[in-house]
Amino acid sequence: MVKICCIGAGYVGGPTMAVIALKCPKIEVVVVDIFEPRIIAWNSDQLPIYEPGLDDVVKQCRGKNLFFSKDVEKHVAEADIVFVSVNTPTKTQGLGAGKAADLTYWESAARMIADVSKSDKIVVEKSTVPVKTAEAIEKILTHNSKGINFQILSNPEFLAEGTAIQDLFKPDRVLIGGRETPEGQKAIQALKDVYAHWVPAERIICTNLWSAELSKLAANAFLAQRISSVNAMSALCEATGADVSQVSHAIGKDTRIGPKFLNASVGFGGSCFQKDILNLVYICECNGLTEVANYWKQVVQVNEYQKTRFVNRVVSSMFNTVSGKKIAILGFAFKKDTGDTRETPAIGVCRGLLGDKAILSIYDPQVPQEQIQRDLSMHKSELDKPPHLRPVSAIAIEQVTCVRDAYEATKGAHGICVLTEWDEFKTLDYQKIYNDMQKPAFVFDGRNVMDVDKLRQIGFIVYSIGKPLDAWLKDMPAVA
Ligand SMILES: NC(=O)c1ccc[n+]([C@@H]2O[C@H](COP(=O)([O-])OP(=O)(O)OC[C@H]3O[C@@H](n4cnc5c(N)ncnc54)[C@H](O)[C@@H]3O)[C@@H](O)[C@H]2O)c1
Ligand SMILES: O=c1ccn([C@@H]2O[C@H](COP(=O)(O)OP(=O)(O)O[C@H]3O[C@H](CO)[C@@H](O)[C@H](O)[C@H]3O)[C@@H](O)[C@H]2O)c(=O)[nH]1
Repeated sequence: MVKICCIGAGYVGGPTMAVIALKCPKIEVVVVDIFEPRIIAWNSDQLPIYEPGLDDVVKQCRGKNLFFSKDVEKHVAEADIVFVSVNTPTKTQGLGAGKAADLTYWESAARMIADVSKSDKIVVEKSTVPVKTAEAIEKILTHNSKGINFQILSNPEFLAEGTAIQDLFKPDRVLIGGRETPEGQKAIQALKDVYAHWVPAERIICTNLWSAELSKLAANAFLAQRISSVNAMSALCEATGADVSQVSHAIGKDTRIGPKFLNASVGFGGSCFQKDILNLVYICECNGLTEVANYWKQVVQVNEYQKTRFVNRVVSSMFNTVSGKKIAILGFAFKKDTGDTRETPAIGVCRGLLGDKAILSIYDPQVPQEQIQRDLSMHKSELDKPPHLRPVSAIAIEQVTCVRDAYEATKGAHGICVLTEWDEFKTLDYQKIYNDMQKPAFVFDGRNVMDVDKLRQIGFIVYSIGKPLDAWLKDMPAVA
C-alpha cells in the first residue's frame, strides 16, 4: 500500500488530502501538524475550517485510510510520498521584509524530513513557494541524506476557499513539475498515478520544476490583476456615470477576455493574492527586472486604493465624520462560504472607520468574535504567524462589538457596510432594518450584491461600487 504523509493540516493540506483519500481507497493518507489543537479539531465533529462539502468527505474516509496526527516524525518516516503544505507567509523582518516569502516553516519541515527518513521518498511542494525553492530543498535533503534518494516535485494547489471540494473534485488542471532526469520522470509518473484515480489524463500537465513553481505565482498574479483592473474601472465609472457591472458584462462577452473574475469589489483579500504577488515582485527585483516588478506591484497598490476609496466614501457621505456613529459591518470573511479572514478587506475598512472614531457593530455568520477582535487589534506581522506562534491575548477594541445577527448589528446604526457577499444578506427584511436605523440611513455595498432600487425605494441612500451615484453622494465627493 502506498503511504502518503502531508505536513501541514491547514486550508490546503486538510481538504486536498481528504479528497486524495476519498478517491484512492488503496492509499493510506496521514495529515500531520505541529499545532495540536488543529489535529484535535480534524479528529472531532467540529472541523477546524469551514468549507462546504468537506465534512462529508472527511466522514467517509477518516479512520479508514485518512488519519490526522501530531506524530509528525513517525508518519514522515513511514511515507513513500511526503507533501509539504506548510504556510509560506510574507517575510516581516530582515532581507526582503514585506515582499519575500518566509520559508522558515518550509525549511524546518525539509530538515526534519532529512533527519527522520530511512527510505527513499518523493517530496512534493504543495505550498506556494518562490521559483527555485526546489533547488534549495534538494540541497537540504541531499546534504543530510545518509544515502537516501529524494526526488522533489512541484505540485502547486489551485483550489479557492469556499469551493475547495468542488475545485479538488474537478480541477481545471493538476500541475506537476519535476527534474528532467529518468528518476525525476519516474517520480512525476508516481504522482500522476495518484491523481489519475479521478482526474482525466489531459488535465494533468507535466513541466519542469521552475515552470510549475512560477505558474502558481503567475496564475494568482493574473487573477488578482483582473480584479484590480475592474476595480480601477469602477472608480472611473463613478466619475463618469458608467455602470461597472454593465462594463464587465460587455467586455466579458468577448471570448478572449471571458466573464470570470470581473466583479468589482471593495478589494481582493485572502491569504494568497497579495502575498504571492509581492513574492513575484521580489523575485523580479532580485533578477534586476525593475519594470516588471513595478508592473505587478501596481496590482497590490490599486487594491489598497480601492479600500481607502471605500472608507473615504463612507466618511464623506456622512457629513465628513463618523465619529461616535454606529456603523454596521455585514460580513468580515474575505469572501462568502469561508470563515477565513486572512487579508480580508474588512480589516482595512474597519481600521479606517475606527481611525475616524466610528463605533462598529460587526456580524459575520462564520467568523467568531475572538477572531475579529484579534484581526483588528493585532499587528500585521503577528497575524502572518501560524496560530500557535501568535501572542495569546489580544486587546479588545472598545469601539467594536461583534453580534449574532444582522438585525442586531444594524439596530440604531447610521450606516451599513456590506463587506462579504454572504447570500443571507440578500434576503434580509430591509424595511425593518431601515425603520430601526438613524436617518438618513446609508448602505455602502462593497460587493455589489444589494437590490439597490428596492433599497432606494425604502428610503436608504445607497452607494454601490462603480455604479452611478445617488444625488446625495455626488454632492459629497470622496477624495481618494
Ligand atoms: N489557502 C488557500 O486557499 C491556498 C490555496 C493554494 C495554495 N495555498 C498555499 O498552500 C500553503 C498552505 O496554505 P494554508 O492556507 O493551508 O496554510 P495554513 O496556515 O492554513 O496551514 C499550514 C499549517 O502548517 C503547519 N506547519 C507549519 N510548519 C510546520 C512544520 N514544520 N511541521 C508540521 N506542520 C507545520 C501550521 O501549524 C499550519 O497548521 C501556502 O503556501 C499557501 O500559499 C493556499
Ligand atoms: O471577480 C472577483 C473575484 C474575486 N474577488 C475577490 O478576490 C479574493 C480572492 O478570491 P478567490 O480567488 O475566489 O479565493 P482564494 O481562496 O483566495 O483563491 C485564490 O488563491 C488561491 C491560493 O493561491 C488559489 O489557489 C486560487 O486559485 C485563487 O483563486 C476574494 O476577496 C474575492 O472576494 C473579487 O473581488 N472579484
